[in-house]
Amino acid sequence: MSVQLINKAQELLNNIPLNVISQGAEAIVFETQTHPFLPKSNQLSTTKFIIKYRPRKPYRHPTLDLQIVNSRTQSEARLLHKLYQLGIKAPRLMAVDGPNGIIWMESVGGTLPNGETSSLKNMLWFKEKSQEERKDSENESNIALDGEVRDIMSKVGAAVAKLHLANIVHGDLTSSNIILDQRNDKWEPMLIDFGLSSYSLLAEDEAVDLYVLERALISTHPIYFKSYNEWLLQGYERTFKEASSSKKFKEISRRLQDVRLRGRKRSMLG
Ligand SMILES: Nc1ncnc2c1ncn2[C@@H]1O[C@H](COP(=O)(O)OP(=O)(O)OP(=O)(O)O)[C@@H](O)[C@H]1O
Repeated sequence: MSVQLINKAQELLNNIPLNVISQGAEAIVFETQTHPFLPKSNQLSTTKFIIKYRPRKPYRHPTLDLQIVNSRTQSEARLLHKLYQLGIKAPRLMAVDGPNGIIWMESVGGTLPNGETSSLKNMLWFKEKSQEERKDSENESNIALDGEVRDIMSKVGAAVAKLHLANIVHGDLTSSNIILDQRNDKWEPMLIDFGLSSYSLLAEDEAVDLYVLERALISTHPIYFKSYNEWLLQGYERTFKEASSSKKFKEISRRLQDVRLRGRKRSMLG
């Protein structure tokens, strides 16, 4: 992790206390207890915020680099605001500084009983491990007995459907980019990381979103993937039906079959 990048972020953020929670290819994600504009006296000491910082890339032409950082940051921030207006569950935007690549947002999620952060991936691993410990020699389809996982996956499907009904494609749907937030003793999925998101009217793009998530589920949860995906697609279909958009759902399903077929052909050809 580059100390210079962290120092640069500290400098841009007036040296507020920051904790690094992730460093991806494009951004460093920090956690802070400092609100972007409210005084400390107006906040609870336990409240946390997330700062996503896209550093400048020294290997790109400076003018082009500034444009890229600014437009990706602004576009992600605009989407977060749009999702809030549409009532789609995602972190609330608090502040944005496009040219410096900074987005300040609500921190979502919590901690699982095993101490891990409550991403969908960690939750499923946690449930799988408890399931394995309980059943030992029994049939693996016992996972279906866990109504909570079914409920979570169906809600994930509903959340993705709401996004698609608004003609927004996520662009990087994985079980790490879905965070579970605990509300009234129930886990509610929140989508995060809209850095690759865009608007699209093409069923193909929505099908690719579902396919990417499907592949992510296969690789991280190979044993129970089938049930997970089935429950997810049930929630997805139900939400389209409730919105009287069955026709669009059918078109996306048809495209999803094509995308799967193309994916299989590609992997067969290596
Ligand atoms: N609003 C949030 N609330 C809680 N945790 C968050 C939030 N935003 C990001 N995170 C955490 O930071 C991690 C990285 O965030 P994000 O995926 O947005 O950045 P990224 O640089 O695009 O990451 P990657 O390159 O790994 O996809 C997430 O997986 C999550 O653990």
